[in-house]
Amino acid sequence: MDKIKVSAIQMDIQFGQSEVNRQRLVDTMHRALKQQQSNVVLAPEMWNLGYDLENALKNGDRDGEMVKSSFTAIAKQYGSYIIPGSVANVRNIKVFNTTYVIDNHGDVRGYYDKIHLFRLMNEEKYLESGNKRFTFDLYGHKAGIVICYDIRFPELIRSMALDGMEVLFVPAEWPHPRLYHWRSLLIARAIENQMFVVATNRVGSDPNNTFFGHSMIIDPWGEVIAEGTEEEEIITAELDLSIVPEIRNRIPVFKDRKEEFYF
Ligand SMILES: NC(=O)CCC(=O)C(=O)O
Repeated sequence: MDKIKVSAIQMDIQFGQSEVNRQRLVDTMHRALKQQQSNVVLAPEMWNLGYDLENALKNGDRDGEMVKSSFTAIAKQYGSYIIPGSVANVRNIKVFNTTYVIDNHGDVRGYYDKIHLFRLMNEEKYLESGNKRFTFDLYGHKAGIVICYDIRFPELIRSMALDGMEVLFVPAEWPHPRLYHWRSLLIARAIENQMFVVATNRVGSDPNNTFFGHSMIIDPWGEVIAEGTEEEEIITAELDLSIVPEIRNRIPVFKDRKEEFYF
């Protein structure tokens, strides 16, 4: 399937209130899927607790049980993929920042643990970093996930593009004053890898930061085809995946790489 309609949910998150946030995301997910009839819906980073990391071991999801029990039936009901953002997720007494992928039959396709932990928001004090990249099949196309700060590491995303990735999904909690970084990095990742980028960022504030939204859907030329404001909203666009090989042929960046000079 070459034409894939994607939606990104840009929502506020209540600090440490997992059940309140879960209920709001479930309601918003139904609304997004009913109104937009999207083939894929993406939610933001760490939506269960926000950055209440001190309590993440006590209050985090348990090996994705809450995420799976909340969203697999919804994915099946609407026949759509759900990438239900990321959550603070406890596995073997360690807390990870984990995103799951649920396919259009309601089956869990796998998960990604955030690799690069963001010191400015104390992630390295409370979280374990992931140790593997994650890509998955999306209606016959290769898609992948990285989380927030990971977009500052072009090597990670390039290696996924070299594996054939055509669409990158990015759940985030990215605060002021770094809107210029957010927009520039996402657009650069799309242009340099000649792929679609779908990124969602939360809005609202927590005790330490104010988050600006500006969720973005970007095409492989780097054109922003949908962008959020600083309010809660759902942004939607149709991705025409047939343009990815066309663009990669027109400017053959992948063929022209000179790997021997890079590391
Ligand atoms: N949650 C995050 O990873 C935030 C990353 C961020 O704000 C940045 O500037 O990088």
